[in-house]
Amino acid sequence: MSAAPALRLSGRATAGGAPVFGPLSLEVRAGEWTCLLGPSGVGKSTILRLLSGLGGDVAFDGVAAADDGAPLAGRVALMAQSDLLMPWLDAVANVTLGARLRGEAGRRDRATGLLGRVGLAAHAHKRPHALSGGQRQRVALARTLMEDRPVVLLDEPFSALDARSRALMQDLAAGLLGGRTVLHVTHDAAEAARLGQNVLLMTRAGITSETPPAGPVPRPFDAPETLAFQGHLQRQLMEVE
Ligand SMILES: Nc1ncnc2c1ncn2[C@@H]1O[C@H](COP(=O)(O)OP(=O)(O)OP(=O)(O)O)[C@@H](O)[C@H]1O
Repeated sequence: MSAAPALRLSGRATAGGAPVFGPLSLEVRAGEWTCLLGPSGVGKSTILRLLSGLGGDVAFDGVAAADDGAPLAGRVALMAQSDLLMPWLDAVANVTLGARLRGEAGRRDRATGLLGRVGLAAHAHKRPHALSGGQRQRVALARTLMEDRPVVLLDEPFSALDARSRALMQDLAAGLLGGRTVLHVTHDAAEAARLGQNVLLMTRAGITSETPPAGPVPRPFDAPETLAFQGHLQRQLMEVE
């Protein structure tokens, strides 16, 4: 994996002539986990799409780039809210799909190893319908790791999970993605309070940076400082329209 760059996005986006977000400006620190927290509809997913080069029919007037001057293309992995697994492929084949589409051979051993790291060694040959929601998210995480990109964009990847599975997935992802530049979109103050080395609060008024407690992530979900920060973030969310 190449060095993890910082990311910068500034500008405004519109779709069909209507504003999606901005003007705003945000910076994502190199090699750290940044949560982008905000209510529904403020444009968080659009920011991820622009950074991953999938802007589609959104018109963007601004800059979305890595700060090292090299193109972002080929350096970004996106993990979406829905696991997007192919139902006719088993877990290993889902994890190797990107590599196979790029014509890279011989990646099964690495995929099997990654499935082991996410706790699915015994499930490598099951298709998605035979896996639980949490297990499917683990396959999606293994697929994201298989891409081995220095920049990882997470779009509410754990929101469909029950509270226990979500906490376990948060721990797993934080451990496995450490050292990469991670931008994690969430609308869950508790999730941002656990995971964010940096927390950016996005509202229609723009983006503000919130200072998390010192110390490593993931933070214990029941530590007083985690709960106090969660409460602070939730208060900010309650005060926006
Ligand atoms: N291609 C598009 N065409 C039209 N409208 C769009 C397009 N992309 C985004 N929008 C609109 O822009 C707004 C922001 O969308 P976006 O999905 O980025 O928000 P979000 O903050 O991620 O919301 P959520 O948390 O609900 O996913 C929404 O009102 C959405 O309908």
